Amino acid sequence: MGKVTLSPYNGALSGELAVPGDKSVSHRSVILGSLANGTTKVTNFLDGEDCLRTINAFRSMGVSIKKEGSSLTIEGKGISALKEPTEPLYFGNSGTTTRLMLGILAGLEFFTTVYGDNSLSNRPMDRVVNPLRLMKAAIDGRNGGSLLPLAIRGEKLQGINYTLPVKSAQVKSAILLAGILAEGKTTVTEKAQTRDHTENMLEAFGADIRRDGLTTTVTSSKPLQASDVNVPGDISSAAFFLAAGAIVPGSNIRLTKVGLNKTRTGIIDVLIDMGANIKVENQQSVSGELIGDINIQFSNLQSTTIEGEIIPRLIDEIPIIALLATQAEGKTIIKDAEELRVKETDRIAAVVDVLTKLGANIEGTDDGLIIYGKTSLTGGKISSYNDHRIAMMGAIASLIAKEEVIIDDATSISISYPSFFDHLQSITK
Ligand SMILES: O=C(O)C1=C[C@@H](OP(=O)(O)O)[C@@H](O)[C@H](O)C1
Ligand SMILES: C=C(OP(=O)(O)O)C(=O)O
Repeated sequence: MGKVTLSPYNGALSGELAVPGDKSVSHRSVILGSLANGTTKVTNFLDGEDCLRTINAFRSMGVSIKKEGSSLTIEGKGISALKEPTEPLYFGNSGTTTRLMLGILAGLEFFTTVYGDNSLSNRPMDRVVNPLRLMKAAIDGRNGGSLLPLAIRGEKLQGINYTLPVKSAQVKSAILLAGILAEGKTTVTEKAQTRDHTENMLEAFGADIRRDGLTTTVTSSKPLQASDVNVPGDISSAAFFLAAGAIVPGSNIRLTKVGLNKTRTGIIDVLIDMGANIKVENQQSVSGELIGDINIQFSNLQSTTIEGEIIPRLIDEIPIIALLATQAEGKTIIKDAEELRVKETDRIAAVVDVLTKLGANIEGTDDGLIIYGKTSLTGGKISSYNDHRIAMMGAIASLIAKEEVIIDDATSISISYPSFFDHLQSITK
């Protein structure tokens, strides 16, 4: 896709969109389908680059995964049928693939090496490697095993009892997945609730899993059984159009079949708190996950403070929330979001740079952002930092900018939302 030039837009946004499948659920459907016995059919799978990395990893270990558009048929033959890959596994830009796969590879009794792109090679892996080593995993790599590339000599793992030092669903999931390959019980306790798709799907696939508040325990006693997965629409993708609807005058947009798992709906709570005209309708449960339709209209927004336990429920939405805050009256404060510093890029620095270039009044702090609204946006040349969520935030900002917005490279959008520009076009006049 490369460089994108977006002209100023003067109309309202209207229409209905079904955003693509949830990235987190899509990854997990491939992982559990590949570890299970039997045929798993997945529908509304996210055809984004990150999820394709997870498919390729299991294909390299001998699993038959047929993909037709957004439908998958996974022929699982159980954990013992997985074969040693003959080549290093490439995880591209995908933190979720890397961290969840490390949990599994550590417990499969063969040798693997894994690597990623420049961004992924700078993201911390010790947060997963350390607990896995406590489970007796043999992992080595750059910087003592805290950075990719990593080499994994799979071993029979031992269960552990572990309290997560970081608020991370990827770390939690890596340990739980290792736990279903380990001897004895594995218990993970988190300090704040992070997304629980792994737990939901392990239940659906018949694993021995018990949940008690923020503590989850698994054992290897029950082999996984195939279970079909209908992937909900990704609320993290919907967030860009929720924001667009709220800030572009006259807009009225409906987003259908969006995942509403309460560990992910922080963006809805924030929009309500900022005074947005937002309605959630037609809620129903699909494959163990709540979904529904969301209607959003242009709104007069007020500033807010976002901190504490809500942060993991909206961590990926903070760049687009920062844009929303530029259009809200007053000072918006975002705290406790230090995890943003270790995403695809340092998202605190990237958001400050991009929105400042577009004329916003915004400061970065160690663990968040302070945004002074309401400011009108000018336009200008911005960098996407090769980060899909920064690129999409820039594109949505162009809808309210007075001049052209030029994004240096929007290729990364295909990580999580390949049809983003088509969808954007479909709701403009
Ligand atoms: O488990 C997952 O699918 C994810 C967890 C989050 O990362 P952390 O676990 O690093 O917070 C999130 O930012 C990422 O986009 C997807
Ligand atoms: C942080 C993200 O993904 P990952 O960690 O899987 O690279 C994201 O999609 O915003």
